[in-house]
Amino acid sequence: MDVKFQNVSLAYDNVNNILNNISFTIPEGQLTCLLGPSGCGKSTTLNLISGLLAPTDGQIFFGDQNVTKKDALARKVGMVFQNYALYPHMTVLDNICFPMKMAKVKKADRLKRGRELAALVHVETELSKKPSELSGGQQQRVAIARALAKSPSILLLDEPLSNLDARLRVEMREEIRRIQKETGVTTVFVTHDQEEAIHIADQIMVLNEGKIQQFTTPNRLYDQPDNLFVAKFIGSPIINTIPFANIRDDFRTVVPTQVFSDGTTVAIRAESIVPATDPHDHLTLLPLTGTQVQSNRFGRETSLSLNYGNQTIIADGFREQDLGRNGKSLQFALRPQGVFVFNQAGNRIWPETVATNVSPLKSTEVIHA
Ligand SMILES: Nc1ncnc2c1ncn2[C@@H]1O[C@H](COP(=O)(O)OP(=O)(O)OP(=O)(O)O)[C@@H](O)[C@H]1O
Repeated sequence: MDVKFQNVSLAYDNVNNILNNISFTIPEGQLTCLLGPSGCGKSTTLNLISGLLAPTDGQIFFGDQNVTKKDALARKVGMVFQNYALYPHMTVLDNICFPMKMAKVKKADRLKRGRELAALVHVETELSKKPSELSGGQQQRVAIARALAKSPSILLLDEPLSNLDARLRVEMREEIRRIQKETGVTTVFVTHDQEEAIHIADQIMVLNEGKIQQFTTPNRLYDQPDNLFVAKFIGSPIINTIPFANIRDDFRTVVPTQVFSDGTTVAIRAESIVPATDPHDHLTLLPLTGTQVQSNRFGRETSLSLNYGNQTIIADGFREQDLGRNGKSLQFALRPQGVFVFNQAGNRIWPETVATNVSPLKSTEVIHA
């Protein structure tokens, strides 16, 4: 079932809007991430979807049904939080079956379904254990199975991996992806971790200060950020930024006149900075010159700090043999992708703006395999 927000606002104190007139559609059967820094309104948005919060203004639809006035129970959403919230005195199987017991599903039926769900999340060998006997990852698997036990219309996950260590986080995000694909349940996943979002999502809604910055596929966010906030929030290492005034002349023959006069910031991805003698020979811009500040090699990779336009920028598209000497000038060039110019308001003005999508994406735009 898709989820539609129409001009939704939310003020906790009925005065100051945390979310201000936002509209979007979360497509059916896919995994959508709400991504943004702390306090941007991710949990508020999720709680509006679940029905734990009611909007101050606007309407919310599940499919064709207006659910704005319906509570969490009536909306039949499944929720998973970071702290698992399993019942400590119940076994794994009883935890998973609990929502079905509340719904008065016959015992034989709920035990059968409970075992199926345990197998789906790979805890079928732990059925008689108590939560305290499980690892964090296993507890989160049980929490997901329990959320799925009520056959939810929508599955909502609020930072479900933040209590897990780094390795388990990666393993569990793949597992959530698999479970979502196998069940096909429309899923909304809240995270502040851009890498997590990029790996797990069909599409990502980037929020900042209660406003949608961009809502599209992970690749499109990376390749065509609408604004400087998105360009800096998505990608690691963080995109290089240089005041356009410092390097405007280098771009004179490359950008249209309007961009030449309106541009205030250039942002360049580290991998888009390559040696002037790039063997692939697919450069767009004139050769540029900077000063090599420092270079580091980590196994097969190099990281190069360059001074260009009175700014230190990072390049990771160099091979060791292409490096120069620290303190000496170095010729380099830019790849066509990963170079953007933003105006005073922070909006991308070059390459040309492509209209972004806040409505359901065409299936061809969904890049997840
Ligand atoms: N119950 C509340 N009463 C008043 N203000 C609140 C309440 N809950 C959240 N806020 C405020 O609303 C804003 C958005 O909070 P929200 O929890 O949605 O952000 P978030 O993006 O989920 O942040 P985090 O990643 O830190 O959980 C914040 O400024 C927060 O202080």
